[in-house]
Amino acid sequence: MTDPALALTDLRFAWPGRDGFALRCPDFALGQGETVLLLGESGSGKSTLLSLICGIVAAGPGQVRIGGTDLGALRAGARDRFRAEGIGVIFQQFNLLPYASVADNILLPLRFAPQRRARAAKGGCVMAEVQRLCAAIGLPDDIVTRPAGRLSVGQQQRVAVVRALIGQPPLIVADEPTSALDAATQDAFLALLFGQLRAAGAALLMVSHDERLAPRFDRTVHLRDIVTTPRVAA
Ligand SMILES: Nc1ncnc2c1ncn2[C@@H]1O[C@H](COP(=O)(O)OP(=O)(O)OP(=O)(O)O)[C@@H](O)[C@H]1O
Repeated sequence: MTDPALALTDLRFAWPGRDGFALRCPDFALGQGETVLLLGESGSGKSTLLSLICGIVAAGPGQVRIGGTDLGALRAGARDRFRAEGIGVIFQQFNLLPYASVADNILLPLRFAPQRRARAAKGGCVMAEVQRLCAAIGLPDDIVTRPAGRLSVGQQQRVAVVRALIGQPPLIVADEPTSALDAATQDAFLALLFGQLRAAGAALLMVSHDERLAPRFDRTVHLRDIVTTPRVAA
């Protein structure tokens, strides 16, 4: 049996402070290549859960397994490298470096992930893969040398997707990547994203408020069904 792309077991976390928000996720798994839409009200803890998966905040007790590897069993440095190899992240605000070129932004996660870099360079040089992914997601050829801060919001969104997909990490985590787009642009963007995901065989966990996106995904999950939010620190 193949290990899931992501498995959370009895994961607990509390933001600091006497009345800090706390959450507990007893059991959640995402299969290899599976696409899941994670819905939930504002403030319910969706971004917190993604930050725990991506290691942006350190989890408390419980397990986060990526492709069968328990992150808690790795030392801090090894854990960070493992995450960089295994997870492509699309942030809500894209988190592009505005003065760096599009190419430098896209190549950034590969600095900490030699296996991912080697996969990206497989067809020749890594820049060829940057160009291929940019073209596949509808970005013009000459965009790679431009500073990321001078792009339209839609273009920045696509660059953020290419940065997450490069080197084919088996898991893509996305925090409301379509929130700034109108319905038609959103649809075209998702079609491109899903096309690339299928080509790479990657799994996707995507947070949104918008349940109209559900038909595109293999499964829709409501945060309240996988997470409890105790009043006091978990
Ligand atoms: N850095 C932080 N420090 C302390 N509390 C935080 C921090 N970030 C989020 N929280 C709290 O955690 C709770 C959940 O926030 P989170 O951003 O995870 O929700 P969300 O479901 O992603 O919301 P939205 O849909 O509005 O983005 C909120 O009560 C919020 O105030």
